[in-house]
Amino acid sequence: MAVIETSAMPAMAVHNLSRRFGRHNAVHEYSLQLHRGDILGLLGPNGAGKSTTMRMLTGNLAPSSGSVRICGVDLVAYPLEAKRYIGYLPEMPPLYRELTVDEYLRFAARLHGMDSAALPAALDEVKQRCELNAVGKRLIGVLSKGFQQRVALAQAIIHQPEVIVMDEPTAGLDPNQIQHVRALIRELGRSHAIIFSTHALSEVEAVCSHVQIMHHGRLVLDAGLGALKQQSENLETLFGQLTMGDRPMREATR
Ligand SMILES: Nc1ncnc2c1ncn2[C@@H]1O[C@H](COP(=O)(O)OP(=O)(O)OP(=O)(O)O)[C@@H](O)[C@H]1O
Repeated sequence: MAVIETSAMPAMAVHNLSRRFGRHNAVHEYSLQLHRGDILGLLGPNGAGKSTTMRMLTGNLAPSSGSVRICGVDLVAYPLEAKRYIGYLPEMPPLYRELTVDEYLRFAARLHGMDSAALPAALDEVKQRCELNAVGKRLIGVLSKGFQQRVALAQAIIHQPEVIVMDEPTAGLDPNQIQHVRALIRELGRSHAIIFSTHALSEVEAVCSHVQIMHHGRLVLDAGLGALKQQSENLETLFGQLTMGDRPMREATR
């Protein structure tokens, strides 16, 4: 299917995405427009629906209703084509502990449909970016949690996707590793569209251009960080106000 890209076309366009589990509305009418250069932080209390949303955005969970278009391609109708534009770091990355880092990243590149001729250069670049050069020949199973997270991130970006989706990319890392992953997200954000979930409000303030807060499966805030700053809004205060009890969505300030 041919897709004509224009600079105005969002890298990811999501319309009224919903997912029910039985009678439970895990995500209700979630919408989003993400452009290259946007870094969106998705916040919400435990069980708010963040992981469910990310799994739908990446084609890993079928929505009950609504649509996701990646670079203009409908994710439900053309999953293989749409997924080529996506890099996904799930909450529990599927790392193969018995493979070396190089073997695993080659495998991931092939899964993403990468041409084998392009693979050596892509492998070098991603190892450089994720600071994995020293561990290419080591088994993933013997690496520290921080290195394993870098490998998981590397598999998500090796094919240079337009859109990068990360579920709690800094969870469980030490402060130095957190700084490294945040710097990497900032750098990737210059040339990609990024959405990631986190529980760290300071992370959103440090890294993101936009923020969404989800509560009971619904968006209660969708705003630009710049607009919030201009209005002297404090993210921690807002989060507390918007995620206690049932509140209507706040006026968008994007
Ligand atoms: N496969 C499933 N079957 C039934 N319910 C599910 C399933 N997956 C998620 N849920 C429910 O959907 C809701 C949203 O869960 P989700 O994992 O998306 O939240 P979250 O915001 O990512 O939480 P956390 O911050 O704790 O990771 C929860 O009530 C959860 O129990």
